[in-house]
This record gives sequence, structure tokens and C-alpha cells, in this order.
Amino acid sequence: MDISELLDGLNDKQREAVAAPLGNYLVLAGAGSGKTRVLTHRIAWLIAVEGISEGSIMAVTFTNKAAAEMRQRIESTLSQHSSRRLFGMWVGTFHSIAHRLLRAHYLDANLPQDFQILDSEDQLRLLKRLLKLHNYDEKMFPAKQACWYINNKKDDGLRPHQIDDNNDKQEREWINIYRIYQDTCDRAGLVDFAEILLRAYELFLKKPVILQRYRQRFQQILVDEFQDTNKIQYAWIRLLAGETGNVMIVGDDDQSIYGWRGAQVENIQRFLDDFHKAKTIRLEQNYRSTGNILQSANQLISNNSNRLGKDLWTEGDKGEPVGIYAAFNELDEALFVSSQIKIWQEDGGELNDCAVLYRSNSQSRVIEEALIRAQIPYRIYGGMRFFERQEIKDALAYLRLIANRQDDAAFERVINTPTRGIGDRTLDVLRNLTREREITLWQATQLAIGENKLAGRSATALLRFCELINSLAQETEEMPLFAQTDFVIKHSGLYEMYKQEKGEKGEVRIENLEELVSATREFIKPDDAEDMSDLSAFLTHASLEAGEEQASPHQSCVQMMTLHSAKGLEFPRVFMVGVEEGLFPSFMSLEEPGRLEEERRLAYVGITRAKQKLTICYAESRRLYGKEERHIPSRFINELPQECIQAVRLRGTVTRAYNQSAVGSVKISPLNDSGWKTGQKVKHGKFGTGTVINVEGSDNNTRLQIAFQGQGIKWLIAHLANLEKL
Ligand SMILES: Nc1ncnc2c1ncn2[C@@H]1O[C@H](COP(=O)(O)OP(=O)(O)OP(=O)(O)O)[C@@H](O)[C@H]1O
Ligand SMILES: [Mg+2]
Repeated sequence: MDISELLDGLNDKQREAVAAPLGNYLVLAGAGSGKTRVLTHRIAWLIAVEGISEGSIMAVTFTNKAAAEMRQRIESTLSQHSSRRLFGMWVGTFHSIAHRLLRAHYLDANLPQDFQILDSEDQLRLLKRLLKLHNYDEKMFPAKQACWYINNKKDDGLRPHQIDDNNDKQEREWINIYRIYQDTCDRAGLVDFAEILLRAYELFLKKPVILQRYRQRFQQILVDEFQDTNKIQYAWIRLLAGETGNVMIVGDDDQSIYGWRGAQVENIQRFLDDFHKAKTIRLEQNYRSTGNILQSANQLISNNSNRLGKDLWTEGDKGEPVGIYAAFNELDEALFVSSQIKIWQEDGGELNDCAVLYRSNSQSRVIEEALIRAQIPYRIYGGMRFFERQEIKDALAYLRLIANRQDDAAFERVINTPTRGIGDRTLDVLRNLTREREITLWQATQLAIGENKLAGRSATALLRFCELINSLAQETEEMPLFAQTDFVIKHSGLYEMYKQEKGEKGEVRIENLEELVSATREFIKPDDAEDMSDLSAFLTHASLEAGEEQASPHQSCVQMMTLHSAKGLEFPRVFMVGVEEGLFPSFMSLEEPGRLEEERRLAYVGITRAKQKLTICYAESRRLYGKEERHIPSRFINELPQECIQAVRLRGTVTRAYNQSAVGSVKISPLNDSGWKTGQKVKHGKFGTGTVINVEGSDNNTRLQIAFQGQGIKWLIAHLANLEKL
């Protein structure tokens, strides 16, 4: 093919990266400068010009959606001359690639062939159960913290025996919890998200022959959004690349927003140190946003320290100023957004081109309601995802048990859904058996029945349950996946159960179950899942991929998502809502060094999603988590250049003038009758200084939630805590 075609639509710096000789490269550049575009063209270049076989290329993207897009783009670039599909190339997220490896080498990875993925909610449930079973005090060892502990250790590549307890009793207990949890997962053939990565890493470490094979195969490795890789991902890439691999990473330190989840922006520097003769290429021209938007983003991020430093410029127009809308409250904000979207639509704009971005999922409901009232279709990325809904998880749990009887998480979920008279006492007998004999719940059930450990009625009920699962498996064995799913929903009792649920909620659940059947009907098994059964492939898809997007809507609709999930995307029209002190930046971030800067990077990510028009909203009062609070505009608004922003005033309504002088200090809420207010600085004998972030109850029952510097967040009873107001 004509080489120039591969370089068309690229500037000089981009070309340099795309056409660079084989080697190690860091493409370091700000938002919208074409990093992802460079990566895509580079792959096409490697295949078409360097003559590299597509089977030697691995590309890591941040979402599965991005992976699909990248594959499609490369295919269409290359197929201008010959139509081809890139079967041999591996493109996906770290998780999907690692999962693929584990599937291919399940024996070497010490997993059963039909191992299943445990999502975050299932993980938490399982931990709750295990902590109880092993008599851990819930207050001292909350399940959430256990989850966090375990995932963190795994992200750092550590197994229980590798963790140093420093002679600390508490730490020893956490290590023990990790061990108990891991043993249970291993028996049940379950892997959580962090486990997928760690196990794939260990697979390479423990099986040099396998590592060697993949090293020889994947000579070309490319990673997008590198600033958000964690320790284990970095170690894995390094191991795979070895001395001979060629690695191109692209990233932007200013967009590192997953530090709270273990991502290490230092990996960029580490790459330069570790990879032989790694060369840095910088891109500085932004192609995405108008001048006003870009200048706002640049100025905002200049408030952060320790940046690698980048200048972004654009040849484009200044465009409209960035709008700042001061809403009275969250309802006013939602109404404003929906009315602006209507105007956009009436002016001929596409709904698909509009995005509403928020800091936390809980903000979406009010906006959704306003959109529904205005009859504007929308789609939510993340949030309550389709595959996370209760009824869907129930149905999936039956399917999982059919695929693998040892799946304890699925067993627990459906053993009494719908109710079949199996009480907690019976379950406790089973759970205790799993602990004593180190077996799974399914095995414990067989044992308990076999050894007559249960009262007659319970034994019968359990026996019936096992028969139900076995017969569902048998009867659907030969069916196509959608028929199997439909059959299981109808014959497990789930359908009947939800049919009886009153009102709209029940109807929606039934609709969702039907939607699940359609989802299985439309499901196309990906190329990399050839050796899996349709059912296993679908279950994997449900846990790994589908979280990114709500099922179905085919019409054009407004895109709603958190700022975190907007990374890498772009939209002509963007609304950033809830840009208030205490919400964004969040109160928690104010107390931890480094966190405020991460919040600012998140704001930078948000602003740089916009191509043509950006509006930033804040509400002066907001009801969130059931409490009404007065807010002041975020310091981030204050950090934008005056000449690029403009207060939005609506015709016919009076909006308060946008007042920058009020920006930047801690929000003040009205006094609680106990005399406490949020924002109050306090000193505590043991925990030191902190800020009140929540006030609940009154008089002697007043409870304060306080973010202590370096000590985390605690709830204290106000009149007992002996607090000094500062
Ligand atoms: N040389 C170019 N000429 C015209 N348009 C370009 C050029 N390079 C990139 N673009 C366009 O600019 C936009 C941003 O590109 P891209 O998404 O690759 O940037 P990015 O650096 O990956 O951004 P982010 O940091 O947000 O991930 C895209 O719409 C892309 O098609
Ligand atoms: Mg990108």
C-alpha cells in the first residue's frame, strides 16, 4: 500500500512516532493531541511497512470499547487495499488480555477449566460471609476494608506469605483474612479482577516456557493511557517485553486519575529507566478543543506541581467562552442542562454529541429525571450497569452454577432465591462444613445430605435445589445460548418470583430478564474465545466487558457518565455538573496530600473532553445522600482564565451573578441545632486536626463525620469526643 496514506492526517511529530524505527518509545502528550490516533496508525504502519505479522502485535487499551474501535480503525485503514480482519492481533484491556491468557493456560495457572470471574459486588458479599463465618468483628474488620486490603496487595503483586506483618497483630489478621478468602476462591474456581492480573503475572514468572513463547510471539507491544497502569500491570509488561520486545507507550501525566486505585504515574519515569534506549516523543498540538476550552484546561492544570510539563496549543478558533452556570439547587441545575440540550437539539445538534459528566454516580438520578421529563433519551455509562442489576445477577448466578457447581458466590446468591425454605441454620451448617473440610458449598451440601447432618425438611429442600440445578444443566445442554437462558429464567422460579413483585419495579425486572435473553441472542462469541463454551464466553463478557455500557438503546441519546469513565473520549457539547467545593474537589481529597491534585487532573480530563462547547455548572444548595447542604463554587472554577469564561444568564429568570470572590474556601452549611456545622476545623486528642464533613442527629445524639489529617475519616459522637473547635 501507499505509505503516504498511513501518514496522511498526521503532523510532523505524530509522523515521527508512527514511522519511528523499531524500539522503545514514550509518547508523552496532553489531552486531545492525537496519542490514541498515533497508536492506531503505528500499528497499521508496523503491519504495512515494517512487514510485521499482525500476530506479533499486542495493544492494550483502557476500555474494551476503545479496543474494538482501535481494531476497527486499523482494519479499515489497511483494508483500503485488501479486505482483512486482524485475527492474530491481541487488542484489549489489561484484564481481558490477562484473562485470555489464563483461559489458554488454565492448568498451568492452577485454575479449573470453567473458572469464573467474581465482580466487585460478589467479592464484597463473599468477604462479608467469610468474615462472619470466621468470627471476625465487623467493626474492627469491615468487609469493605478487607476488599480494599486484598485488592491492594494483589495490585502490588503480593500473596499472603509475602506480606510482612511487622509484628502487628491487626496486620496479621488482615493477612489471615486474605488467606481465607483466597483459599475459598481457589476451591470455588473464582478469580476477582485483581486476581486476573496477578495470576497472569505469576503464570509468566512460574512457567518460563510459556513466557518465552509469548515473548517470541509479541515482539510489538503498545499501551494507551499508560499513566494509569498499576504496579502489577507494569511488571507484567516488563516481563513480557524482556530484552527484545519493542514497547510503545502513550500517556499524559496530567490525566492520571486512578491513583486512589493503585495506579502509579511514576511508571512513566520507570519505563524510561527500565527500557533500553527508550526515546520520548512529545506532541503539543491539540486537535480536539476550541481555544477557550484548551486555554481553560491549560491554566487549570498549571496549578499542579510536579508535572512533567507540556504546552498544548491549537490552531483552531477560540470558539465560544466556557459557560458557568450558577444553579439555585440540583433541580435547577438538572432543568438547566435538559433545557440546554433541547436547544442544542432544536438547533440541529445530535444527542449523541452531548455528554453530561459528573463526579459521582449518585448525581445522575436528578439529571435523569429532568431528561425523562423533557423526553430526551439518554444512556448511562457505568453506574448501575445492566449486568449488575439484581434480577440479572440472579439469572446469571443460575447460569454460572450450571457452568460450574463449585461457584460459591453463585450458590449463595440463588440457594434461597426464590425462597425454598432453606433457613440460615441450615446454611450455617453448610458454611461451617466448608470451613472445616475445606470444600465448596456444593460439596458441603452433598456431604451434609450424605451424612445425615440435617433435619429431614432441610435436607429435602437442599436435595431439590441440587436436582433443580442438575436438571437445568442437563435439559439445556444441547440448546443454543439464548434458549438456555430463557429456559433457566423460566424454570428456576425467577420469572414467577419477579412476576409477583408488585408495580412498576416488577415489570421493569421482567423486562430486564427478557432483555438478558435478547443480549444472549445477539451475543457473538469473540475470536479469542473459540475454545470456550458459548455460556462461558457470555459469562465472561458479562463480567469483564459489559460494565462499560448499558444494554441496547439504538437511537441517538445523551451520554451520561462519571468524569472517570470519560477518559479518552470526546464530545462536541459537554456539561460538567456539580462543580462545587466539597463535591468536586471532594471533601475527602482536601485532607490527603496529593488527592487534591488528582481531583484537579480529573477536572482537566473533564474540560478536555469538550470539542466545541463546554458548560460548567454548580448548585448553591444541593440535596445529596438525603441531606441538604449549601455549597460554594469549586476552586477549580476560580482557576480558569477570566477571559475564557462567561456566566450563563437565562432569559426570563433571574440567576445570581457568578461571584468569584466566594470561591476557594471551605463550604459553610447552616448550623445544626447542636451548634455543629460542616467545614468546622477541630482538634482531637488522639487523631489530631481535622475537618467536619458531616453532621447527623441532634443534641446528645449528634454524630460528626470528621476527616482527620493523615488518620482518615471517622464518625464520632459530638458530646463524647472532646473536640476542640479551631
Ligand atoms: N493530525 C491530526 N489532524 C487532524 N485531527 C487530528 C490529528 N491528530 C488527532 N486528531 C483528532 O484529534 C482528536 C483527539 O485525538 P486523540 O483522541 O487521538 O487524542 P489523545 O491524545 O489520545 O487524547 P486523550 O488524551 O484525551 O486520550 C481526535 O478527534 C483525532 O481524530
Ligand atoms: Mg487517547
